[in-house]
Amino acid sequence: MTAANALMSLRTPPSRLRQARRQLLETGELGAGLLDARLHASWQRSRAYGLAPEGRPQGVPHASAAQLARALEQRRALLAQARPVMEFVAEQVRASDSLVILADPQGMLLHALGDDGFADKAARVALRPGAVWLEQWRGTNAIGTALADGRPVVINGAEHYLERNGFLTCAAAPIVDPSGALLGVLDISGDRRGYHPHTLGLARSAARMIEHQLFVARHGGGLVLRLHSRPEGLDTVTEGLLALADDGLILGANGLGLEWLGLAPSALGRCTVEAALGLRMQELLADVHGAHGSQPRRLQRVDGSLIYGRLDGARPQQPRPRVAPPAATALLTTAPPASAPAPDALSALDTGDAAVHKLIERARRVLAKPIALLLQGESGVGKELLARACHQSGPRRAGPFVAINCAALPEHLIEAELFGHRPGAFTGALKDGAPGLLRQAHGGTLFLDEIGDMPLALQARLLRVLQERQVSPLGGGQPVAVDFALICASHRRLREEVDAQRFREDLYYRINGLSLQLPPLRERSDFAALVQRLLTEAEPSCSVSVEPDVLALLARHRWPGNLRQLANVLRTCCALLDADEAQIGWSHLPDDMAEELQALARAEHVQPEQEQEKKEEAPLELDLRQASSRCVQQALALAQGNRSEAARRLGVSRNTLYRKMREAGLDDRLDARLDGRLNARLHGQLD
Ligand SMILES: Nc1ncnc2c1ncn2[C@@H]1O[C@H](COP(=O)(O)OP(=O)(O)OP(=O)(O)O)[C@@H](O)[C@H]1O
Repeated sequence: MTAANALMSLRTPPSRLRQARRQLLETGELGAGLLDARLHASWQRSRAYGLAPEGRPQGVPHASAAQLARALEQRRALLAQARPVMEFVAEQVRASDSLVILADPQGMLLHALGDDGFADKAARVALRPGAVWLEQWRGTNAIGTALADGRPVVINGAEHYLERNGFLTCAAAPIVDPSGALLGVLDISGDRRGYHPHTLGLARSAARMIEHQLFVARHGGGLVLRLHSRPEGLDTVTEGLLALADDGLILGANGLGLEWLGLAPSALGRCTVEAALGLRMQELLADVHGAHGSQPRRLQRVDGSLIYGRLDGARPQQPRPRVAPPAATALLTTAPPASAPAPDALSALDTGDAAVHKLIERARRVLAKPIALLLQGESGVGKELLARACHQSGPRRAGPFVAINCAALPEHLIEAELFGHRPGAFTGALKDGAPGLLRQAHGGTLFLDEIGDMPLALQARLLRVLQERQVSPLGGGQPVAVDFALICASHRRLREEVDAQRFREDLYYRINGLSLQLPPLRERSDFAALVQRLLTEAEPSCSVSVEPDVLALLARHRWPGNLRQLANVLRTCCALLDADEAQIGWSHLPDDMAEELQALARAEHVQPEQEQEKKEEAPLELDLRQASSRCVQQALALAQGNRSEAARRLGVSRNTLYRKMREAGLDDRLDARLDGRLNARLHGQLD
C-alpha cells in the first residue's frame, strides 16, 4: 500500500484541540505542533476561507429539489452502483445513530440512508441531500477534507473546524472511477459519542466495493487482469483490476490495481502491462486460451516483490492499431466476450413502434462501419439507452462504453476531463495528472451526450481529436493515439444551432455520419409494450400490470418528460402496491399524476355537459361547491368513513379528498397527514 492510501484517522487529544481553538480565537493564528499535520492544514484552509470557528456558515449554496434531481440524474451510473453498497453499510451501522452519505466531487450530498432520529439531528446542521459540505463553506469535515486532499479521513467531534459540528463523528473515503477521476465521497456520519475506530475501514471498504462495481460495469466485458498478493484474494473486492487492450496497454484500473503496481492514474492509456510487470501480453493471452483456461500466475513487480495475477475475458479478434488510420471515427460497443453469441440489445428496444423499428434497423446497418451516429430527440426519449444498445450490439462491445454529459461538466473542467492533463497543469489539477475520458474510450465507444452544450472553443479541440485521432493532454506531453466509435446526442436541434452559429458546422458534419431522430413518447404507438417492459425492469420478480382504464388514460397523457417520467411514475406505483397486489390502479398513482389524469378524463368526457351548463347560466361556482360537497359526503358514507376507499370511489387522490373535505367543512378533526403505511413507503422510496 502506498502512504497516500494509508488509513487516516485524526484522533487528536481534546486538550490540544481546546488549546488550538483558544489560540485561534484569541490571536486569529494557529500555532504549529498542536495538531496533526493533515488536520493543521485543513484548519488553516478553513481559516483562510474566512470562517469563524464559533460562527454559522454564511451563504452556503443548497441545491433546490430540481437541482438535486438533476444532479442525481447526472450521477446515475455512480448511484446505481453506490445504492446497494450504501444499503449494506446502513444495515451494518443500524441503530448506532448514523447516516451513510454519498457526496459528489463538488461536496453536494446526493443521497443519505440511516437512522431517522439521527437524520433529524443531522438536518439541523444541514447534513442532508442538497447541502454542500466543501471545506470552503463548512471548514474541516470528513467529506470536505477527503475531497480537498483526496484521501480517506476521520474527523471526530471537536476536530471539526466549526464548533456547531462538534457533535459529529464522520469517516469519509473518496470514490475514484476506472480512469482515475474523482467521482465523489462515501461518508459515514454519526453522533460523536458513538465513535468507533472501525468506521473508517467500513467507509473505505464501501468505496472500494463501489469502485469495483464501476470497473466491472465499464470494463467487465474486455480483457481484465486481476491482481492480489495471494491467489485466494483474486475475485474478491480486495483484488486489483486492470483493463487491458490486446496489445497490453492499460486502459483502466480500480484504485487497488494502481496501488498494487505502484502506478499513478496518469499511467492509464500510456503504460503497458509489459512495462509494469515485465510480462509480454502474448504470454498472458496464451493463459486465457490455454487448454486449462486461465490460472493465476506469479508476477514480479518492478520492485522485485511477487504478486498473483490472472487474465480473464475475451481476446479482441483484430489487434487494434496504436495509431489509427485518419479515417472518420468508427462506431463501436461493450458486453459479453466476442466469442459468445451477442445478445441483441438493439432488438430489445424494438417494442413495436414503426419509427423506432426503422431507426434501429438503420443503426444496425452502420454498426460495424466507421460512421458516427448522431441521436436527436427530446430529453428522456432514450438516446443514451439507444447509444448503449448500439455499443452492446456492435463489434466493439468488449471495449469500454464511456458516456460524457457535456452539459454536466463545469465549463472550466471540461477540457481537462476530456483531454486529460499533466501533473500540475492548472490550479486544482490532480497531483498525478489524469488521462482524460477520451483516452478511456480507446477500444470502445465514446458517447458525448448533450454535445450541443459544448463550448465553442472546445468544439474546435474535439474536432481536431476526431480528425487526427490522437489526444494531447493539457500542460503538454506526447500526443496519444485513440481509437473509438463515436456516438453523440443532443436534445437541441443541432442544425438550428449551426445556423445560429452556436455550433461549429465542420464538427456537425464530422459527428453526423447518420442522424437518428427518436420520437417523443406521446407519438409512439407501442405505449403498452413500453409500460410492460418498464414494469418488468421495476419488479423483475413478479408480473405487475396496469388496470385497463388507467393504462388507457396514461397512454393519452402528454408525457413531457418522456420515458424517464413514465419510468419514474411506474416505479412509484410499484412501490405503493400492497404485498398481495399485482395490478396498478388509481390508488397507486402518485397524487400529481392522478390529478392530471382526472383533469384529462374530465376534459375529454365532460366537455359537452360543461357546454350545456354554460348555456343554462346556473350560479356555477355555488353549484359546483355544493355538488362537490354532496359527492364527497356520499363517497364517505359508501366507504363507511374510510378515506382511502372514498378517494378511490371518487377517483381522486387522498390529498384532494382531504382538501375537498376541508372546503366543505366536513371534518374539523381532519388529519391531513398521509396514513402511516403510505408514509413509511414514501420514506422507503425517497431513500
Ligand atoms: N425503450 C426503453 N425502454 C425502457 N426504458 C427506457 C427506454 N428508453 C428510455 N428508457 C428509460 O428512460 C430513461 C431516460 O432514458 P435516456 O437517459 O436514455 O434518455 P435521453 O434521451 O438520453 O435523456 P437526456 O436527453 O435527458 O439525457 C432511462 O431511465 C431509461 O432507462
